Amino acid sequence: MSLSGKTAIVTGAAQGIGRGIALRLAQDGADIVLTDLKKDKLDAVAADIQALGRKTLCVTADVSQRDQVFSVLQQASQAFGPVDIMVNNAGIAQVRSLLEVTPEEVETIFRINVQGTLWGIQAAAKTFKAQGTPGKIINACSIAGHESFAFLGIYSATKFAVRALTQAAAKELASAGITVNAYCPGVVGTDMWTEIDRRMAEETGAPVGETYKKYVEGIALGRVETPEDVAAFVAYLASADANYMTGQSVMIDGGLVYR
Ligand SMILES: NC(=O)C1=CN([C@@H]2O[C@H](COP(=O)(O)OP(=O)(O)OC[C@H]3O[C@@H](n4cnc5c(N)ncnc54)[C@H](O)[C@@H]3O)[C@@H](O)[C@H]2O)C=CC1
Ligand SMILES: CC(=O)C(C)=O
Repeated sequence: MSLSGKTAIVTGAAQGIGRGIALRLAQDGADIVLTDLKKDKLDAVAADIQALGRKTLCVTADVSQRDQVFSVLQQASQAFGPVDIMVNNAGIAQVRSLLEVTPEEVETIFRINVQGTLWGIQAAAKTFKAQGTPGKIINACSIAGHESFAFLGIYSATKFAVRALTQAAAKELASAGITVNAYCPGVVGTDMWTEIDRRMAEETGAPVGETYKKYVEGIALGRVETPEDVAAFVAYLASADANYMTGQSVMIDGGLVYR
C-alpha cells in the first residue's frame, strides 16, 4: 500500500526496529522524520533513506522529555507540512529481579517506555487535530505487553501500560479520525536482545547465549525475528488498509505468545 505524499515520524530510529520501520515506510513512499538520542547513527539512517529518493529530517530528542517530543512534531510540521503517521518506537529494556529493582530503575524505564509513548500520543494527536486531518499513531508494545516474563517484570509492566494507553487513546481519538494501534514483536535480533541476554546471565547465572537460545527455541516459525518482519506489519498499520482498525496491540512474533 503506497504511503506516497505522507510524512511519518519514527522515534528510536537510529538502529534496530526503529531503523527498519523508517526504511520500510520510506520504501512505501513516505518522507521520514527520524528521532533518537544518537545523532551519528540517525544521520547514517537518513542517508540510506535519501538514497531511496525520500526526504528526511533528523531531530535529536529524548522521548522521556515532553517538551522535546512536542518540539519534534513542531520541527516536522515546519519542514514537511502536515504530519500523518507517528511511530512511538523508542524504548529500553531492563533485566532485574522484582525483589532487587530500585525506585530509580523503575522510574527510568517508566519515564522512557510509558511516558515517552504518552508524550508521543499527545503531541501527535494535538498536531493532527490542529491540522484538521486524520492520522495514525502506532506504538511499540511487545509480547511482554501480553505475558510478563521473569526478570523482565518491570519491562513487562511498561509494555502492559503501553497496551492500556493504546486502548484509551483509540477510544478518545476515534471521533477525530485518529487511529491508535501497537505492534508486539517477540524476539528480534537487535542490540536490545544482546543486552537482555548479557544481563540475564548476570542475574541468573545462565551462560551467555543461553537465555536468547531458550526464547528462540520457543518460536513456532523457528527463527529469530528481524526488524524487517516488524516493519512490514507497521507499514500495514500505517496504511489506508488499516483504516478500520484501532485500539489493538497485535502480536507479530513468529508464534511465541498466543492471545
Ligand atoms: N528487540 C526485541 O526483541 C523487542 C523490542 N521491542 C520494542 O521495540 C522497540 C525498539 O526495540 P529495539 O530496536 O530492539 O531496541 P534498540 O535498543 O536496538 O533500539 C532502541 C532505540 O531507541 C533509542 N532510545 C532509547 N531511549 C531513548 C530515549 N529516551 N529517547 C529517544 N530515543 C531513545 C536508542 O537510542 C535506540 O536507538 C522498543 O520499544 C522495544 O521495547 C518489543 C518487543 C521485542
Ligand atoms: C524485549 C522484549 O520485548 C521481549 C522480552 O520479548
